[in-house]
Parts: sequence; structure tokens; C-alpha cells
Amino acid sequence: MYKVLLFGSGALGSVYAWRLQETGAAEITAVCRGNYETVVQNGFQITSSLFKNDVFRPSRVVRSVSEAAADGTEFDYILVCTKALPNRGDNSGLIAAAVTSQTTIVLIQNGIGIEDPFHARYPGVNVISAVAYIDVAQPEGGVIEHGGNCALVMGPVGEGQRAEKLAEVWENGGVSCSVLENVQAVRWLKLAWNASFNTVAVASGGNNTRIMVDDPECCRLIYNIMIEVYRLGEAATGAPLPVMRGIAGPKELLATAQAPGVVVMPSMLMDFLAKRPLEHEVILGNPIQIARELGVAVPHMETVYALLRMIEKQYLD
Ligand SMILES: NC(=O)C1=CN([C@@H]2O[C@H](COP(=O)(O)OP(=O)(O)OC[C@H]3O[C@@H](n4cnc5c(N)ncnc54)[C@H](OP(=O)(O)O)[C@@H]3O)[C@@H](O)[C@H]2O)C=CC1
Ligand SMILES: CC(C)(CO)C(=O)C(=O)O
Repeated sequence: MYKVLLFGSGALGSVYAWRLQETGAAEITAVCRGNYETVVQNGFQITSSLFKNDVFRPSRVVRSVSEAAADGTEFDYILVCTKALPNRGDNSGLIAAAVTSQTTIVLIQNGIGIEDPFHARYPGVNVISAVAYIDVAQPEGGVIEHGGNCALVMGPVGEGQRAEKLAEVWENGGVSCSVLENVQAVRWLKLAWNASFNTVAVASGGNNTRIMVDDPECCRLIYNIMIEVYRLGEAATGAPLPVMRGIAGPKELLATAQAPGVVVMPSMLMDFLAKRPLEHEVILGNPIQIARELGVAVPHMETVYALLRMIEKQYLD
């Protein structure tokens, strides 16, 4: 039985943890913050188009990582599913009380460079980078609305096959999983969507993907950002970005959002509407830094980045 600590018991984390515990091969200790009381009382109330609706009750619900580790439990895996907000503080230290040399840290977050603080703080500890293909929201504490996707691409292929073993459990729980040596290429692919749709959704004043692709100028901006991310991703990884799920480049990626009936509310839009911090550093700031180092021009990304920082300042500072 794998002992798994969930840090970041929000929309995405609750679903991936639920799919592990459902198999009977993993027990979850969930660190809850704002939703602690409701999760202790009612569990996570999950509606899902892909899986059955369910109440997910983690084996243990705690308020902090120290509380989780206080009884000497040694966790095989720690899932980090918080928003990645390095500009608001290095939160790699928040899991320190539960990290041992046997632990594998699994980062399930959007963006580029999310692994750096964990590698720096925990040299020698196995860190898996996981790219999530899922659509899920937590409209109120403990209430989880999940759509029809639940996939993960993880890597690198690691020591002791720890990524492979976890992927096998997730597969048994209905999560479509692959383990790759070069997961960073997939991070850049995912970024092509997040750096365009998520950010312009906010910079344009709060719009879903349908409204954005139906406006020709906004659609052009999104397409231009996708092209920049592809160019930058190829420069950063030193190879053409792979074709995934039939998507060979920005045109096909944009077309997925233009298909009739498709309406997506990006997670950054939800954060903006709830006046929460935005993941602008891992989605734009870190890639722009890499672009400057490599001499790749990314003017559309730079423009939207500057706007997002100022928009966030207006309600956070
Ligand atoms: N939602 C989606 O469809 C997708 C999300 N992603 C990515 O996945 C990651 C997670 O996103 P998502 O699940 O939507 O985010 P949420 O905001 O729903 O969940 C994050 C959770 O982390 C908790 N948290 C943050 N800081 C702490 C802390 N110091 N101590 C304890 N708990 C903490 C929050 O608690 P509290 O409520 O108290 O703030 C919240 O429950 C992000 O990187 C996102 O970009 C990727 C693909 C799709
Ligand atoms: C689900 C998806 C792809 C939607 O934009 C996403 O990654 C996000 O919202 O952050």
C-alpha cells in the first residue's frame, strides 16, 4: 500500500488523489487549508463526467504537513498540487517535514521551471514532473466539478521506476498515464495553451475561450502567442516539439478551441474572478527569462505578461 501525501487539496489535487485511493493500492493523507472543516465533515463531493459521481474521503485529513508527519509516517509519494507562485514565496519548504530520502515528490502543476525550487532544496530526492490534462474546478470548498479529461504525462523515467509504479496505480484508477524521459517537451506543448488562453482570458478583462476565439483580433493574439511558445520551446529543448493527441502545431491547437460548442474557463480566469494570485511567473515570466537568455523574440508574451502583473497588482497589493 503506497502512502501518499496530498499537498494542495484543491480542484486538480483532489481528483488525482481520489483516483489513486479508489484502486485500494494507495492511502491518501490530504493537507487541507480553506476547505479543512468541510472535507473533514463531508469529504470531497465530486461530480465527474468521466468517472462516477462520488464522495471522496481521504484516509486522513490534516491541517499541515507537520501534522501529517508527526506520527512518523513515511510517505512514498508527495503530490504537490498547489498553484505555482514562486513570486509569492518559495513553497518547496512547506513539505519539508514529510520529505525523506525515500520520498518521491510529484509536481502536478502548469508552467515552466516549477521543478527548480524542489531540486535546489532537496538534492538527491526524486522529483517527478507531471503535466496534467484535466478540466476541474472547486466552485466552493470541497465541491469538485470534473469534466471528461483525466490524463498525466510524467517524467523523467526515474531511479527505482518510481514514476512507472505510480503511473500503474493511476492507470488502474482510470487516469491515462504515460512516463517519458523528455517530459519538458510536453511542458512546452501544454504551455502553448496556458500562455495564450489562460493569460489573455485575464488580460482581456475576463473572457472564456469561446468569446476569445470568436473575436478575430483576440484570436490572432492567441495564435501569435502559441507560435512564440512553439519557437521558444524548440529553442529551449533543442528539438521540434512532439505531436501529441494529433496536435502538430499552433493551428491544430487553436482549432481545438474553435470547434463548435467548446467553451473553456481557464484556471487563471477562475483565479482572476476570485481575486486570487495569478500563475504569471511560471506561465510567462520564466519562459520570457529563457527567451531573453536564448535571444528568442517573444513580444506578444512580454506584452501580456506586463499587463497581467499590473492587473494582479490592482487587486492584491
Ligand atoms: N484546474 C484545472 O483544470 C487545471 C489546473 N492545472 C494546474 O494545476 C495546479 C493546481 O491547480 P488547481 O487545482 O486548479 O488549484 P486550486 O486553487 O483549486 O487548488 C490549490 C490548492 O492548494 C491549496 N494550498 C495553497 N497553498 C497552500 C498552503 N500553503 N497550505 C495548504 N494548502 C495550500 C489551496 O488551499 P486554499 O483553498 O486554502 O487556498 C487549494 O486548495 C496549478 O498549477 C494549475 O495551473 C493544470 C491543468 C488543469
Ligand atoms: C484545463 C486547462 C487546459 C484549461 O485552460 C488548463 O490547463 C488550465 O485551466 O489551467
